[in-house]
Amino acid sequence: MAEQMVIIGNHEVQVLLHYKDLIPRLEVALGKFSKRDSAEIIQPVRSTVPLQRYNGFLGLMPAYLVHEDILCTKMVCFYKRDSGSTLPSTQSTVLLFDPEHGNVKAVMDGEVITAKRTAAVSAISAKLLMPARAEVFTILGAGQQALSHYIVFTETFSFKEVRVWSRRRESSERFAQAAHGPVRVCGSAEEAVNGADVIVTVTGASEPVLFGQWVKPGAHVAAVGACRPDWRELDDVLMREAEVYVDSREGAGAEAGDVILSGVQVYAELGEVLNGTRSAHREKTTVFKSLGTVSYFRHQ
Ligand SMILES: NC(=O)C1=CN([C@@H]2O[C@H](COP(=O)(O)OP(=O)(O)OC[C@H]3O[C@@H](n4cnc5c(N)ncnc54)[C@H](O)[C@@H]3O)[C@@H](O)[C@H]2O)C=CC1
Ligand SMILES: O=C([O-])C1=[NH+]CCC1
Repeated sequence: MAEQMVIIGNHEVQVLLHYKDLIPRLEVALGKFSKRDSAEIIQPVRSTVPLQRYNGFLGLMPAYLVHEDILCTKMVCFYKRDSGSTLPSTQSTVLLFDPEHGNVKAVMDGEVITAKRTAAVSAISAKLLMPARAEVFTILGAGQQALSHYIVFTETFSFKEVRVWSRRRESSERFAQAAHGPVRVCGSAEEAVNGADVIVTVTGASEPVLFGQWVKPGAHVAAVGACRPDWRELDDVLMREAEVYVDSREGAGAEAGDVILSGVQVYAELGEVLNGTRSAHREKTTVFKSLGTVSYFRHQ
């Protein structure tokens, strides 16, 4: 008989999901994904349904981890919101199936999963690619991803200075108050990134907010927003100067405006670096273009 379906709400996910478990499990999942071995993991490129009337998209992200026998899908709606909008820009739900019977075993709120998973993968990119003595950490954008990135980056690394910039100063100030540590609120993106060693872009922008001429040579950029083929967060100068890493080559070719429109070649997937089939070059300026693959694991 099929098990009873459980519903796992936001608070419960928050209590259960910890970066200390998430980071190593995501490293394993990214490595498996990059092997492209369908005996291990089946994870097609996200399909998207445009919601033109609402300036948004529904993304469907299924995955089957064969050995672990985990069958899941995330469904995520994401929107381009006007400045001042109070509506959420991302909402998601994760379904866990019984792979043998096909019934849904669990419905999980995806808000915290998305916030923590995305930030944890960016932290993995920084572990692999940021300069050896990284002192200044900058966040462009001051929403939900900004906060999860702040938490995992300051827990994982020791920076001397953390800076934030957002298009509305009051959002940056709210962010700085919510952060558990000193944050310098900057008046412009250029001021925020000047001399920064690690930069995270977590904005809802569809035009570049980060320009290569501002970026210190050797810095690492984790670019998390701009997940549509015609959206940008980074300009061509930065994309062409940097060595470019992605979570999924196929995903980047289909969805990453920063990669597609700049015409650059992707150097490696993070999973290829983790598997040792590509070297990481932390001495170079590096960009990790994140789109969000699903990476599932069984909670112990
Ligand atoms: N790569 C991935 O796996 C994921 C990517 N995302 C993307 O990350 C981005 C941030 O997500 P959230 O923090 O949840 O959104 P949010 O709405 O909570 O925060 C977005 C921030 O970007 C700023 N912003 C919006 N438009 C801007 C513009 N044109 N120029 C400069 N700043 C602008 C907002 O003022 C706000 O500070 C979104 O683009 C979202 O689609 C979200 C989840 C996963
Ligand atoms: O993986 C994810 O949840 C998303 N990627 C782009 C917007 C939301």
